[in-house]
Amino acid sequence: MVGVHLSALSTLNYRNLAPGTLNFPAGVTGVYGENGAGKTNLLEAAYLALTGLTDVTRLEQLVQSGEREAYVRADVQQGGSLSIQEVGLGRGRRQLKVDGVRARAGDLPRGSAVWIRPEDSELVFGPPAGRRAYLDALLSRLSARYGQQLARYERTVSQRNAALKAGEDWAMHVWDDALVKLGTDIMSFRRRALTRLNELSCEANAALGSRKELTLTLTESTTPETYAADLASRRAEELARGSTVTGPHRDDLTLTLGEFPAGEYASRGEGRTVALALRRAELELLAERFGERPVLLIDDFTAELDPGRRAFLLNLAASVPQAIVTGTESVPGAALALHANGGRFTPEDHSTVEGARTKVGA
Ligand SMILES: Nc1ncnc2c1ncn2[C@@H]1O[C@H](COP(=O)(O)OP(=O)(O)OP(=O)(O)O)[C@@H](O)[C@H]1O
Repeated sequence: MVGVHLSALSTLNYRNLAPGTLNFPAGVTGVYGENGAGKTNLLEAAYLALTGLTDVTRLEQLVQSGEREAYVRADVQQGGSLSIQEVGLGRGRRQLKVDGVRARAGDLPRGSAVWIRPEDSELVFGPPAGRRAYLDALLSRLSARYGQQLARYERTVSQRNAALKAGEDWAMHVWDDALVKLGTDIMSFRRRALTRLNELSCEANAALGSRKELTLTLTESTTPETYAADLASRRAEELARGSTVTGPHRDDLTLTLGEFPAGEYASRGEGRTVALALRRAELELLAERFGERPVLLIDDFTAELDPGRRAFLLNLAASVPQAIVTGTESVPGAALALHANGGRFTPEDHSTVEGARTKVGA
């Protein structure tokens, strides 16, 4: 299968990264350097420029301290053509452009990158909100309609919460109608998508050497069939609490390993394996949906102390058309090795890729 190709990444005033452009070859680019060298920042910038997405809520954190604005640009080959994706960042502001034309996040190609990070273990051991965010982010990328319905649903929940806080019992039937329609759509979509996500995660977990079977299920606070009745039956409680307690915004993606919930019973290593399985499933689902393999970004493969999981990560990187892998030691089998130091990235072997770094705009 062909893949998305990030041919160049340019940054200006992005966190601690020195301004400039890095050119990336096909295959694996290994980025190694000490802690704090800017390796994660590089992957974060690449993910943002490729997808328009970031999970940082205060965008000014992404802007180099002392500066007011930052900029990232990806030159991306996808679907047989080259496009230039630009992101401008300021205080609370993110402006996207594709080929020079203003765009919204939904206009960017949705299957262009997958990012695997050490903190993915939180998907297993953290609260339900993290797993919901994983599922919602993935489904929004698989279906633009899902993303739109989810945004409408979330707006409706917060408006309904305001009405509940104001004790507007008389207005509830209007909010309930809207909530049931949108929430039912979301639950149905999640149920449909879960079948394939479960298969792929289970396969990946086994490929990682786990002897316990991984099963993904939805723990729902209501069902499409009973949503309206459940809202009505909890009306008094919701008015007292001033918040909506029933609906897909309260659901959990339950991860069961063997017989037990992974979050409560899995060892740290088993949980890490489950998190990797979820990311590998994300990669496969996006590739199936868009017919191209995403660019794979792997942050700190050296954080993986287990040799099996380390090998799995490196094999995964080698199996996709393009991957960027960071670590505190050099990455075996890389087509290009970059040494990270103080936000600068220097090709280890200058003959590998000519001019891997040039000045922005040069
Ligand atoms: N907005 C910002 N302005 C300037 N520097 C920043 C900004 N945000 C983060 N940094 C700095 O960027 C540095 C590099 O962080 P990064 O997480 O990329 O390092 P790393 O190479 O991935 O390290 P590790 O191996 O420990 O994960 C940190 O020292 C941090 O203080």
